[in-house]
Amino acid sequence: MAANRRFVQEKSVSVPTLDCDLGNSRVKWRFGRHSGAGQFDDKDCFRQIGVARVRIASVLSADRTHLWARRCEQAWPGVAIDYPKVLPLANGLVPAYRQPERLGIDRWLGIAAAFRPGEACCVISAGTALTIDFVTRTGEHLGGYIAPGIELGRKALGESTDRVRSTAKSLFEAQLGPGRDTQTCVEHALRLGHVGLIKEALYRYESRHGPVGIVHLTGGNAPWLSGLLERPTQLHENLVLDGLTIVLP
Ligand SMILES: Nc1ncnc2c1ncn2[C@@H]1O[C@H](COP(=O)(O)OP(=O)(O)O)[C@@H](O)[C@H]1O
Ligand SMILES: CC(C)(COP(=O)(O)O)[C@@H](O)C(=O)NCCC(=O)O
Repeated sequence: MAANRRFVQEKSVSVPTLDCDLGNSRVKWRFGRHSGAGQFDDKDCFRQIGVARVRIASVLSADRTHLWARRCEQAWPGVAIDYPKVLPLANGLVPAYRQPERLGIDRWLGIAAAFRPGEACCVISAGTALTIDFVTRTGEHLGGYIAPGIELGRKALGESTDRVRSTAKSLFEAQLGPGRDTQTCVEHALRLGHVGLIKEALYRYESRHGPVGIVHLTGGNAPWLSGLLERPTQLHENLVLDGLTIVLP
């Protein structure tokens, strides 16, 4: 066991490792001081030099995930590729799902990165989907919520109605008050939907289980959300990539 731990530590220090987060809208990656985000077909990350190991967190189909792995093998022949799994962790963290393999790996890695034993936490990822997860102070994952993200809400309204259209253009100027044209009605509602859902989920959790320490936020829509929740939040550039280093040292 001790020898095994020593090996893991040596591996994490010495092997130049590329971390990849394959999300439904974007691929995010980090390699030492270099990092990036782009579409699935962006080539940027494959221009890195000296990659010996790749850790892949993917919520994409098996086919697209394997395609990504093949691109890695072509870019860095002989590279070791590791995939994280949803399994209980040594610090007491236990997944809520009866079938843990069905829990999104991005959610699990976010929780793994955010959880500190002794402090209940809420982990929110505001990306393609909005996910909200709760973990008790002892590490019991109580499960969470999956809702359509901003872009999905906008798209669904656009596709399923004849007259409601909105574009991403004004998202970052959008407020929470009642809109005065179609665009602001849609954009404000989408934002308010996120804020209201999160606040209600926190209220329900805290009425039953006591206070949550910090609310951890990540994902493309996290920056504007952090200012609207009226409670302490911690904004993380990418909790999924952070979680990879914990689950797959
Ligand atoms: N610069 C940006 N590029 C793409 N999406 C962005 C950007 N800024 C904010 N977003 C929003 O973030 C979402 C994608 O967030 P992200 O965390 O990358 O999602 P995922 O992990 O699901 O791929 C988009 O749906 C969009 O609403
Ligand atoms: C809920 C998600 C679609 C979120 O993906 P994302 O918005 O980060 O691209 C992803 O975590 C997923 O595919 N989960 C599997 C289902 C589940 O977690 O129950």
